[in-house]
Amino acid sequence: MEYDVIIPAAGSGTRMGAGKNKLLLELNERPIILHTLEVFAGEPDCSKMIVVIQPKEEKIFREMTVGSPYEKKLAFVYGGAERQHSVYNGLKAVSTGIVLVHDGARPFIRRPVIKQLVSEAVRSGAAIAAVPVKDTIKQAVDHEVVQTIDRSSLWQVQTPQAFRLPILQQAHEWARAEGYLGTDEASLVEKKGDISIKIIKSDYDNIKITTPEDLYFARAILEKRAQLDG
Ligand SMILES: Nc1ccn([C@@H]2O[C@H](COP(=O)(O)OP(=O)(O)OP(=O)(O)O)[C@@H](O)[C@H]2O)c(=O)n1
Ligand SMILES: C[C@](O)(CO)[C@H](O)COP(=O)(O)O
Repeated sequence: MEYDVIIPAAGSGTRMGAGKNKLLLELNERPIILHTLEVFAGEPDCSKMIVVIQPKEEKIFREMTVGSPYEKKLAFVYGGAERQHSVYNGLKAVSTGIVLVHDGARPFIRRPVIKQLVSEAVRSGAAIAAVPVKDTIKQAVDHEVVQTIDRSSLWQVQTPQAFRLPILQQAHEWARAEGYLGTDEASLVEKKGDISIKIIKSDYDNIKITTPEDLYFARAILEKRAQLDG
């Protein structure tokens, strides 16, 4: 089943502390964002990669991708103040019945997980990548423990998140009308309350590169995968 993928890439990388968009930082001598694009570029069912960027970075993003084998698969749209606004803007460029949203900051997503998400979204309407929580999770207020959350039903949610297009469009329009801000697409769909969202078990190394130590993890993941790919 054909799908478009929205790739939010318009953040500022504040937590990375690099003084620039972290997706422009290099991993094995190539900007992080190119690693992410190359995953979907190789997916025959992915018809368009809608890369959401900051207007001031349009030149650098176009220069990075011009002449690439997947240049014709790319569309650039401008982002907004929050990740949710960026995704909303990306939605306007979607022209397929299934849409995926995948953080540009997650370059290690594997194709079998993408395929399972798309199949589930076709079947039931909504599916998200996640991994079971490994640590004990506690709620605290002012650094004082309030309670321990039973982790047997807890998942650490990632992207891609896959939806039938009308489901995501309606959820974003609802959130816009309500002024609701969520940290992922599924939280908006959940609020609408009328759709069951399935979890597809993903990989622990589908990390979101967010803080400086994630760059060490990222290099180790690349090294391990190079070994596995022989
Ligand atoms: N207004 C925004 C904010 C984030 N993103 C994108 O959403 C993804 C996940 O966001 P996050 O990891 O938080 O990236 P940043 O917002 O850049 O990081 P920070 O919160 O540390 O500034 C990233 O690929 C980021 O580029 C976006 O497109 N538009
Ligand atoms: C969408 C997400 O990657 C799921 O874990 C996460 O919520 C993004 O959070 P961020 O603070 O915008 O990076």
